[in-house]
Amino acid sequence: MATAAPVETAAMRRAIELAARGLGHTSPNPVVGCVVLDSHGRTVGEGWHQRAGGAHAEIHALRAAGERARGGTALVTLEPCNHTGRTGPCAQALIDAGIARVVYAVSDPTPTATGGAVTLAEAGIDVEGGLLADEAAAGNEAWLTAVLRGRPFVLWKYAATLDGRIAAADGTSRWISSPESRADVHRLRAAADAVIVGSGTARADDPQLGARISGLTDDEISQPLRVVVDSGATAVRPGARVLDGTAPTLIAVAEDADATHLEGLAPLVRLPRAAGGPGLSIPALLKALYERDVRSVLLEGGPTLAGAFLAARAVDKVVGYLAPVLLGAGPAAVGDAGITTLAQALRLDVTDTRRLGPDLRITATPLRPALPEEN
Ligand SMILES: NC(=O)C1=CN([C@@H]2O[C@H](COP(=O)(O)OP(=O)(O)OC[C@H]3O[C@@H](n4cnc5c(N)ncnc54)[C@H](OP(=O)(O)O)[C@@H]3O)[C@@H](O)[C@H]2O)C=CC1
Ligand SMILES: Nc1c(N[C@@H]2O[C@H](COP(=O)(O)O)[C@@H](O)[C@H]2O)[nH]c(=O)[nH]c1=O
Repeated sequence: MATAAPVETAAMRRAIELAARGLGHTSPNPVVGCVVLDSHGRTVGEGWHQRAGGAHAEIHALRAAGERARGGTALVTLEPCNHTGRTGPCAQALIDAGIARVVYAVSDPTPTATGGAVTLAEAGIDVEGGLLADEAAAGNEAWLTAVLRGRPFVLWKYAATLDGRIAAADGTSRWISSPESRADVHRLRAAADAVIVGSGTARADDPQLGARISGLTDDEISQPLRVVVDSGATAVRPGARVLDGTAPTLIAVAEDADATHLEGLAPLVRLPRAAGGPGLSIPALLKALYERDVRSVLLEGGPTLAGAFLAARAVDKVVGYLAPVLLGAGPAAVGDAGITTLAQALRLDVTDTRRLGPDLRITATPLRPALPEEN
């Protein structure tokens, strides 16, 4: 962006930081941050979209700025919205506040909200888009992917030994990764709208699946929806830790499953079985979650369910925690993903590597584009 002043670039970077505070709280909306500079380039207002249904980032920043916004510049991570949803249009609020210039990072791809830039320009405001667009888009990765694909963004996470195993031969798996890695996973849980495990994991581990972050109170942590994919309704029983009431829970069962023992214990969603394979239809599961406003999913395994998601091309990003541990026997990180020969291998692009305590965290994205959803 040739014309943005350094003070504007710095303010946009700050707006991206502010936007991230909304992660896990805003679905089905994006995360958005905004900084208002006065006519001398001084920061006079900051804001971020804190929760769905609440005020947008621009409104918070304009309120903080008050009269000092007049003649100033607003830096926004997403094109200001143009529509009246649960709140009024931000483009009009910026015009009413007397803002002279608006710089945004990423265009709004949703048909209902788009058009804010045009409205602002028609009101005589100097408008520019694209400043730090890649950084801002990365911060909104889940929401932008969900808009594009019409299903939630899926991040598959696993913790494996150096020889690629996620449990020992007897099924024990706690713990393979270090406390530092596990703390990192809890941050991923808090940023996700839903955490998913299969019935095998529910049976073997009786997981709790909530976000637990030391130093933060319960009010400060956004709890994900805990989802168990259990076609026969046999893995989750009264007393299971996912039913502890500390976070919402959803049990996905087959349309014909006998789930009478779960009635009154947890909400159920009935889904069609997978065509030609075990378990439930992955596209139907993702559609059901999308309809419940879930835009980002953390898939926590186990290997059988992860294989099914990969086969359905429904994994957008992979985070593997590799621990310096050897087991020699036990299940591999991923089960059958429908790949039978090397030419079909799912190759990934490593986007980040990081040491976490003794472990190595590898973040990667599949090179092959995800297929459109099918049933
Ligand atoms: N280290 C790590 O990161 C992790 C380790 N683990 C370990 O993994 C082991 C459990 O793995 P696993 O048995 O593979 O369990 P999964 O959690 O992958 O559950 C598999 C089951 O999910 C159900 N399912 C529902 N829909 C589908 C579908 N479309 N495709 C396939 N399965 C589906 C099936 O059961 P049904 O037909 O009954 O619905 C299937 O048997 C445990 O030892 C656990 O400790 C687990 C998670 C993470
Ligand atoms: N074993 C293993 C993991 N296992 C995952 O964590 C779940 C347990 O979650 P909770 O009961 O909430 O603590 C378990 O069911 C499985 O999905 N995760 C990791 O980061 N590292 C590990 O070594």
